Amino acid sequence: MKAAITVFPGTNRERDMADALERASGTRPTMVWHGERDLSGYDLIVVPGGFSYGDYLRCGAMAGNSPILRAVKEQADRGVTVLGVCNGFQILTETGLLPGVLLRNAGLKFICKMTHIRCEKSAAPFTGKLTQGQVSRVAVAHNEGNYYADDETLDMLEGEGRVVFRYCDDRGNVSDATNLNGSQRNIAGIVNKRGNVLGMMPHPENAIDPMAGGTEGLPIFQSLATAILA
Ligand SMILES: NC(=O)CC[C@H](N)C(=O)O
Repeated sequence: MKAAITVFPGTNRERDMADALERASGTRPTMVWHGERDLSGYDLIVVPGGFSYGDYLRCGAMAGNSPILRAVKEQADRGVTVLGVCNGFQILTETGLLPGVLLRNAGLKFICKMTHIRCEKSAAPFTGKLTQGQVSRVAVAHNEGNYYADDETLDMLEGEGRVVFRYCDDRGNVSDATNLNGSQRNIAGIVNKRGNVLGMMPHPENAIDPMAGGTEGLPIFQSLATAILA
């Protein structure tokens, strides 16, 4: 699996992401600096979390217009697998690769805590190793994680099976009480129409080690390794 991880000034999860991918696939990904214009030759591109360009203007807004994102878009359009986590999800919505936006958390506070997400769809390349309804314990750490899209878009996402993760409790129940940031319909992760671009707010890369955060994030990386190495 040849994976690239994009790095902007202010990115802070790129090493965690590299560890997660290496643990699942056995291969160390390549870090690619934000001025790069060519991402050909990779079969997975990951846009990790952090505070790209200091979150100026709006989270992900500047990164969404950076040279490397044009290259990400080009590869996504060719069918290359793209994963965006947290700030990466924000960036992918800013480029238009994914619909909707991430607004400030409903409580207007930065949220850093463990939470649970339910897998709504078991499908390659991202969730092939998860079962539908499987609950994973993962961390969130964001200020703008409140997923918003208009009703028509939300209905389309639901109808096309593109809502991949929802915030839930430890038994998989989804309710207002488990909606930690105000996201429409408890949405924590979605895919594009073609199914090769996924954005999610929680951090599976920080749940890959029993000594730190558990291992319930690992199946996502194992899914990618299996789908892409196969
Ligand atoms: N951990 C992250 O990627 C945070 C994303 C963004 N800076 C926010 O606070 O919402």
